[in-house]
Amino acid sequence: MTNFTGEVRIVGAGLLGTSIGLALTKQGIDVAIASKSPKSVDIAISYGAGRAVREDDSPKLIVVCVPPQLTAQIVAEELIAFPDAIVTDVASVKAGILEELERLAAPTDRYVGSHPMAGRERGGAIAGRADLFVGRPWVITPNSKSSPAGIKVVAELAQALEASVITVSPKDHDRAVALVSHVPQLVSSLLAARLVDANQADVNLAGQGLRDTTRIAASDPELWVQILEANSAEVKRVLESLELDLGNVIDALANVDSEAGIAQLRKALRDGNAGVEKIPGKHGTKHSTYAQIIVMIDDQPGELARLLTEVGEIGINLEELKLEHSPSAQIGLVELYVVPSAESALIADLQERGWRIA
Ligand SMILES: NC(=O)c1ccc[n+]([C@@H]2O[C@H](COP(=O)([O-])OP(=O)(O)OC[C@H]3O[C@@H](n4cnc5c(N)ncnc54)[C@H](O)[C@@H]3O)[C@@H](O)[C@H]2O)c1
Ligand SMILES: O=C(O)C(=O)C[C@]1(C(=O)O)C=C[C@@H](O)C=C1
Repeated sequence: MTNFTGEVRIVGAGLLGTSIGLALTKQGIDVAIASKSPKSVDIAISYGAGRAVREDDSPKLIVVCVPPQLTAQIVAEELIAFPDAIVTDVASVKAGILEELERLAAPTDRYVGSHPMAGRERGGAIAGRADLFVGRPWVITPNSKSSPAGIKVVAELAQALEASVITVSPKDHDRAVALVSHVPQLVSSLLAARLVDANQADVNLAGQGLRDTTRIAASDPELWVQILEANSAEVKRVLESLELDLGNVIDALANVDSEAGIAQLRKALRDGNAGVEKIPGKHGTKHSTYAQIIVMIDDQPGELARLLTEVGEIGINLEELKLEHSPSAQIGLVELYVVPSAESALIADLQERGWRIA
């Protein structure tokens, strides 16, 4: 939490705008929400994400949360309409928006681009969540004219939402997110697209692997076309490397009777192990730092709450929690993550209390 104060205006009452509004309102901050769609404003307000705009609004900070293609135009309009406000946006691409603002001769000293690396595969006010940004990176991309005061306010916004601030240039941002966000979206979509013509009976065999690798394939195509268009050169570069890797794996599969073929396959899988180890987990630590304990719970009301209460009674801090639900088995799998030194004590205590550990 920070000492963020002052009035905030949010433009765009979709997933991002509503989530930011919910988190700020919860902290007692005055949030006014504007959007093209009055219906989404109504939903956002009834969720508790803020209030309707007023004639005498005088925001300290404006957060533009509209689709990427509209972002520069709306940022420019807001800079003019509110000459004392700092304006930021949350669009998933940054360099092109700044270029457009410069073309429009907008007062970019009061503009500080940003991009929370948090989202969902569902858009709209209805998908908003107050905790969306907790523990996530929030990238701030100041331009050469951004005022230090503006950069500070945007950093305070991110901190108030419990995100961790990373500051980079708009160009470096676009290069990085091509690798860590835009290509992952395409790979997930392309993989899921393989299922379209598959037999339903084959798809019914899917385990957790397919679900893990295709969650974001459900994302909004209209939003992603705009993101990919705005970052096409960087995304193409990463995809070309991936194409080479795919070619090598295809060659290896054609040569599994040779040692070289097997070595090539092994290398691809080991490189994957090395890559996944580089992804930071909670508090910037590696996810493999935590021990995982899987508890099987009956699929009935109150079971999860009872388990968490008992973990609390045992006195061990949970670092992360995931829930897997098996539709056919009337059972839920709860993944508890704890520091390794607490693993055996927690397993023993839970078993003593009658919990089944997988
Ligand atoms: N979805 C994600 O996971 C995610 C994550 C990080 C950043 N972003 C970025 O956040 C921005 C918003 O994405 P979202 O997922 O919230 O989309 P969304 O579709 O849920 O919401 C967009 C909102 O903008 C409103 N809008 C459209 N045109 C407008 C206009 N001219 N004036 C005012 N409001 C207008 C729409 O009514 C809608 O409420 C995008 O730029 C996106 O790149 C998205
Ligand atoms: O987790 C998701 O569903 C996301 O959409 C998140 C994600 C990402 O790639 O991490 C996607 C695009 C946004 O620009 C930022 C975050």
